[in-house]
Amino acid sequence: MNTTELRHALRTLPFLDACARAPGEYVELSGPPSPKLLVWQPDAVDWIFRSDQALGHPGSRSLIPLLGRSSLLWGDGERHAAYRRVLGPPLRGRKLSRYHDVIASTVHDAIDALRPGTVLPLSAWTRGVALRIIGRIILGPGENGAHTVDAVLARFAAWIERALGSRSRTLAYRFLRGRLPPSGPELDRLFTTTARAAARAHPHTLAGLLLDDAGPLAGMRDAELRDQVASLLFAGHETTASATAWAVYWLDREPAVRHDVLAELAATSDDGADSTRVPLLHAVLQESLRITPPVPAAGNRVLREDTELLGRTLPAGTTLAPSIYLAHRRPERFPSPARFDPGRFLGGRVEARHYFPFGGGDRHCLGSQLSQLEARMIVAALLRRRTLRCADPGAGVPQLRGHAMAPASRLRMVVTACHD
Ligand code: HEM
Repeated sequence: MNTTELRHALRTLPFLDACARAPGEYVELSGPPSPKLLVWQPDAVDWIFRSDQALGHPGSRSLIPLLGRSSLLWGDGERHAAYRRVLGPPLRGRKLSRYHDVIASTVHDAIDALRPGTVLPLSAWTRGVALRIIGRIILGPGENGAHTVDAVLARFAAWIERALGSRSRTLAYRFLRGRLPPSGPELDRLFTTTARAAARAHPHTLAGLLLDDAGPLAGMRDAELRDQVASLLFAGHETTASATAWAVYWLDREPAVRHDVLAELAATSDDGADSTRVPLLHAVLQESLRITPPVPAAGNRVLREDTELLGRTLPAGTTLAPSIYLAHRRPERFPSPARFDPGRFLGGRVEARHYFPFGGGDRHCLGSQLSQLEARMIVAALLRRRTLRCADPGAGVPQLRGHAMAPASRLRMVVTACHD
């Protein structure tokens, strides 16, 4: 690892901020024999997403040992396409209404527990809520075979906390021990037995769809199933939790915006599920995803042949990582990029080459609509039912957990009033 890669790994956000004005809007993290470029130049980003089918997707060196070699997050070819055919349709459009009740009940149970005076570690609280929601969507409700879903989720959360809970611990595992702590055979067995029990009892869960005997993934073996359960639980909660925590944080920082969102909520009975009925709340979420993207870089892409891009010839084997964080801070597209301004998103869609919190191309996040639905519903319920104030606004600095960027764990909110 050279010094640029080391700075990128150890001090990711200061490194990215220092790169913001790099000529050409890309930065070379490493040169031959394994060239790697971080890219945010809009035409190049657009080319990468449009060319996805011809590119390789090697995945992340730190996450592969955790989530497994056969994870759909870095699978390629026909098997990857089959995963998208199975999981894509239930996670978008009208089909999402199937998850409305599970989201609403989980959110309201979590808010019931918040009494005036409660001090809330914001990131940990949103992680708990998002994990319970995605856990039920994947593994079904409550009792399931020999173990409750909540028990599996608690074991999963403890493992992820051990591996990714602190950046320095993650790097120490990677560089001193050679890899992150594995989930272990007992938790792996819990993933697969709970998923198979869910598939039998609740065929509409994501486990049920993966294991459908009539579907394109029929006959999946335990090792592959384990990787998908771990991957979906992971991808489906850290990021949504971070997006939600950032939206709550920004609303606390911007009282005028919070006032307008509260007025919007007072004028509708919608619980945040329908984005067209809460356009300002939706724009707040879009702007949070811009200024504090939960995933600062989309997945790595590898060129399979020499390619003219960024005004030079990039050799086959070059890795390209689209930088979400830097694309979202280009002043040419987002004037005064450090200013939180949901108005940027009230005028219509922003082109994907400029704004891609969920990545793009063939790998565009499968949970993008679900996560936005969840975040809107959590924030709407919180604003309606509780008044919260940040205990220490200075603690709202971003912190990396693995690949996700969330408010620092020391950011706490205090519940000052209850409106039930
Ligand atoms: C705000 C919340 C979320 C954010 C910001 C986010 C972001 C991303 C990003 C940046 C990628 C990589 C795309 C690329 O490389 O081009 C991705 C992929 C993925 N996400 Fe999400 N995600 C979120 C929520 C979710 C949820 C709730 C799920 C659960 C269903 C999920 C499942 C996935 C999967 C399965 C992939 C891999 C897609 C593929 O490679 O074909 N994500 N996400």
